[in-house]
Amino acid sequence: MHKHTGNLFILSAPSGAGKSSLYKALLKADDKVRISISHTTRAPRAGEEHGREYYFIDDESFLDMIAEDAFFEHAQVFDHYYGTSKETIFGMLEQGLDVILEIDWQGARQVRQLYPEAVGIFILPPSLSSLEERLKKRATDTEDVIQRRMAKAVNEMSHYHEYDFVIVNDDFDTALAEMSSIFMAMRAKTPVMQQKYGNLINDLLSL
Ligand SMILES: Nc1ncnc2c1ncn2[C@@H]1O[C@H](COP(=O)(O)OP(=O)(O)OP(=O)(O)O)[C@@H](O)[C@H]1O
Ligand SMILES: Nc1nc2c(ncn2[C@@H]2O[C@H](COP(=O)(O)O)[C@@H](O)[C@H]2O)c(=O)[nH]1
Repeated sequence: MHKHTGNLFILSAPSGAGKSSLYKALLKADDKVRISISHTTRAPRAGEEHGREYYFIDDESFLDMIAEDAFFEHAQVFDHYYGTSKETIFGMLEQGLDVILEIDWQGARQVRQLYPEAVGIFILPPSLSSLEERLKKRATDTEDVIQRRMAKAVNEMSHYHEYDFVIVNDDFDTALAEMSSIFMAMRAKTPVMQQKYGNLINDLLSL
């Protein structure tokens, strides 16, 4: 058991299911939650900023970081490298913040090995056609990229059962409420409360 009061959450979904929209809404509503900013070798989309959505780096720098053992987990997704640096997450967990890793199923497996207390949440779309429609409406990727992401969607979704919780993102507000309630519930787990309220519990039991 790691001596952290923050919880580590893994959020996975096929591209376009809505995981970024959900975590962004949760971050606005809950000041105890932070997102881990990954490193990637893919090009920024319109509106994305270095250090906000991702740290955008080239292949050589990514390979240097692997050689330096700088990653907590990393994987190749859609022909690009993506990874979570160790530095990014542990400071926040130690401050008692909940940290979200928005990563694919390969990264999720690595995190579970290294950090078994991590809580996995898988987001499913209501249908394959709405997934494709969302990718098209988002208008951030070419038709070719969208088709490659759709082709990988079923493989990503086939790992849903490796996660602790599943949310179907049909109505956005309902999905957000479900996600928020999972965060709340994990904060009230007995080992977490024992760490956080150890003194109070000792006082209450001291008569
Ligand atoms: N419940 C919903 N109903 C309709 N549209 C939605 C819903 N949730 C998200 N969207 C829209 O679907 C599109 C894809 O969402 P988003 O970018 O959050 O997906 P993602 O899973 O993070 O994808 P990626 O892995 O490619 O970054 C966005 O345009 C978003 O506004
Ligand atoms: N294993 C990891 N997967 C990651 C990480 N950051 C993002 N991702 C996953 O990549 C795809 C595509 O993301 P996109 O931003 O290009 O649409 C998606 O499934 C993400 O979850 C990471 O650090 N490690």
